[in-house]
Amino acid sequence: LAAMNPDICRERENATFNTETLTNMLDGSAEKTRRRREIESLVINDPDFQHDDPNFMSRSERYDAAVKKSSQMIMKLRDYGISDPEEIYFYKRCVHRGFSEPLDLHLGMFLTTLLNQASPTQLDTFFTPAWNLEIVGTYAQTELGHGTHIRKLETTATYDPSTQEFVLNCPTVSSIKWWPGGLGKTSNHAIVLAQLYTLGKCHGLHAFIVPIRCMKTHQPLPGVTVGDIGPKFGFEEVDNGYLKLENVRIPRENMLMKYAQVEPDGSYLKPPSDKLTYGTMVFIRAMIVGESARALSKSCTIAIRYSAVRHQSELRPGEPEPQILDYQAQQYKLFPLLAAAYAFTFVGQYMSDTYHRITGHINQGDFSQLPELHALAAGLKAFTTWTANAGIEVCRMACGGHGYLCCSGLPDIYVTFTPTCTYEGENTVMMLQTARFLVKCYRQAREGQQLSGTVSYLNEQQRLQPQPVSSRPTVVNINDLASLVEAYKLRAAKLVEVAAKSLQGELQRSISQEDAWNNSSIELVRASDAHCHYVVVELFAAKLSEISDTAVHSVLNTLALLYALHGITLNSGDFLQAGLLSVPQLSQITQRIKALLVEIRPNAVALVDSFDYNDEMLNSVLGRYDGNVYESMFEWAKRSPLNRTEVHESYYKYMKPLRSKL
Ligand SMILES: CCCCCCCCCCCCCCCCCCC/C=C/C(=O)SCCNC(=O)CCNC(=O)[C@H](O)C(C)(C)COP(=O)(O)OP(=O)(O)OC[C@H]1O[C@@H](n2cnc3c(N)ncnc32)[C@H](O)[C@@H]1OP(=O)(O)O
Ligand SMILES: Cc1cc2nc3c(=O)[nH]c(=O)nc-3n(C[C@H](O)[C@H](O)[C@H](O)COP(=O)(O)OP(=O)(O)OC[C@H]3O[C@@H](n4cnc5c(N)ncnc54)[C@H](O)[C@@H]3O)c2cc1C
Repeated sequence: LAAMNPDICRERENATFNTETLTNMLDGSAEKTRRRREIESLVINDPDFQHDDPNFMSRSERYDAAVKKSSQMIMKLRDYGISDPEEIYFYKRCVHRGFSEPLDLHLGMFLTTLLNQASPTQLDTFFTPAWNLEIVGTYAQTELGHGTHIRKLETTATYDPSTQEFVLNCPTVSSIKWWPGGLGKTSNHAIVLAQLYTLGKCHGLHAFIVPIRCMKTHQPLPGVTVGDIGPKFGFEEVDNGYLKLENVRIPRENMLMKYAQVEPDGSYLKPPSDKLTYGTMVFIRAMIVGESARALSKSCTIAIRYSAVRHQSELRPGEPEPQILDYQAQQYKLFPLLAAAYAFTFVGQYMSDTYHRITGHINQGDFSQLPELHALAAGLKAFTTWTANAGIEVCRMACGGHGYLCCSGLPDIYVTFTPTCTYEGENTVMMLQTARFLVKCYRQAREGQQLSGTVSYLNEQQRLQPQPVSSRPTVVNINDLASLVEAYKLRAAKLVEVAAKSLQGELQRSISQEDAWNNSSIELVRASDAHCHYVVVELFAAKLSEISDTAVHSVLNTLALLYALHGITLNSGDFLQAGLLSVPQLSQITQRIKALLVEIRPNAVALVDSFDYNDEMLNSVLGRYDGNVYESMFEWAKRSPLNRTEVHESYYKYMKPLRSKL
């Protein structure tokens, strides 16, 4: 065993808190940490899951290896009796080393849609075969022509009462289903979102279970044209696919009928809310918030550990080259991202709890909190993925040239994560959905309704209203987290008001509602962004009150302050304009941030260690726990396919003949 790099050893010795305590807190309890590690070690020690480096494989090989692993994974989950969704997720992430995989849509969207939208009889018919992987499904909603505006999807499902079947058609090129993961080669069924026609009337989008491949031969069924959409920016293990349906008949029982129903004679029974069809998207959006935390915390782990062992340049003439983590500029790049990774971890936990709490109510027939759940999931998905996406790239560049190597792990994290800004609702569109909710709440509050939940601060707008900015006292105490939360809250209230007033102003110029909305989009997106930022800061602060260990509390308090103050500097115009901050305070904040960087510095490595990514999961030579970066980078390079022979065949084919001609 190679010795641990001395720099990284020293970092760990200097930490002021116990990393295990913090890891337990992040997992939820010591028992949860123990169980997660147990599950991870089942995978890591399993010879079937030894990891071949995907960087040295073709796309087809990568898909093949992923399907092999997924199939083995399903058998082993059953053998080990792992059936809790969270535990399946740990196991799955470890098997695929964080890459997306061909069964993601089956596990994440097909099964979830069945659970949430199938009637009890349909669950009996479809769930067990799907759980046992006889039925392998995907979620086919997006078409070539439309991903965002799903009311305009063109695929049709027309009920034929004479046979009690639906007839599915993709009547135009733009109606071909495009993108669904696992559709290209893996799935034999798809949940297809289509416009329902019955008795000559269109009732909008509904979900249908459509067999697409023969259960015996896996050949496409009659009327089904299906395949892979080709190479992408990443997602190489995933066979995102296309699907064209031509007069494909399915039994009436294949329309998901927990809420909306079509009777045998073709009569239609409305659902209690037509947005229930969109429920699976809300689930995945809520999940993506936690994914933002994971992608960012992995990237920070790599960049911070590497920065602790990398020495470069001179701080003081004649002295040894410092660790690059000692440069203030490097700390300023990485520590706010580290703080964001912690913030998003807590927000991810909150989003998951909130999703389960409100879906519990929905299952009891109470739909009252659905709008807030949708607005929160949409906004926080967009807010956290945008920050994490940009942050991964900052981490990569903070590793200098070596960050550009695939073995740093950062390019894979980026290409796997970046589509979260687009899928499950393009981020700007999601922010506009949140804004729609905020503006509605703002108007309700102005009419005197009492709001609850994350928007309750809008109740206070009357109090804020009449004061001119110049006469308002500056409210921020930059050393007090509660005061910073208040400032974020007031900024959000102000920006929601600005957006609502912009809409009002546009309407007074006698523009239509829709044009007024479009002409206010910039203000609307900013209002949502401010609302989400407030929610994140508020949740981070609230988490601190749950921490009893004083050393952990202290270090997280420092991170929370950094997160809040750094966010103010990035959006200082808003805080100044709203009169929440004075210009002198802005330079005090810069000084305070510098002091916080110094406070965090001795704990930086311990803070990333606490995320507890083992080396197999991190898959990065730069982020190795032992810090032995250069040795393993050299070993990795030697394995490059170009190095299989000393002289590459191209030399004999092209260079040598060329030389003889010159
Ligand atoms: C035990 C079982 C499980 C076991 C196994 C577990 C193991 C765990 C392993 C899990 C592995 C997981 C891996 C997961 C990986 C996932 C990969 C994902 C890959 C990507 C997939 C996709 O992208 S799928 C396609 C996603 N598409 C979209 O998101 C489309 C975006 N567009 C829309 O959502 C909408 O069209 C819209 C939001 C743009 C709406 O537009 P618009 O307002 O014009 O139209 P509407 O008339 O429809 O809306 C009016 C009204 O409704 C409100 N509303 C809109 N959406 C919703 C909603 N979703 N919920 C509630 N309400 C909604 C809207 O705000 C309006 O309200 P008003 O009151 O009128 O204001
Ligand atoms: C890797 C990956 C996997 C996917 N997997 C699946 C899957 O399994 N199943 C599935 O059904 N789909 C899947 N999708 C499709 C995905 O859900 C859509 O791409 C996504 O919803 C965005 O829709 P779009 O592509 O139509 O973008 P567009 O809506 O065309 O967006 C293009 C631009 O237009 C802007 N825009 C659009 N509408 C508005 C508006 N109303 N106001 C302001 N700006 C607007 C957007 O902000 C964006 O800048 C996947 C996509 C990717 C990249």
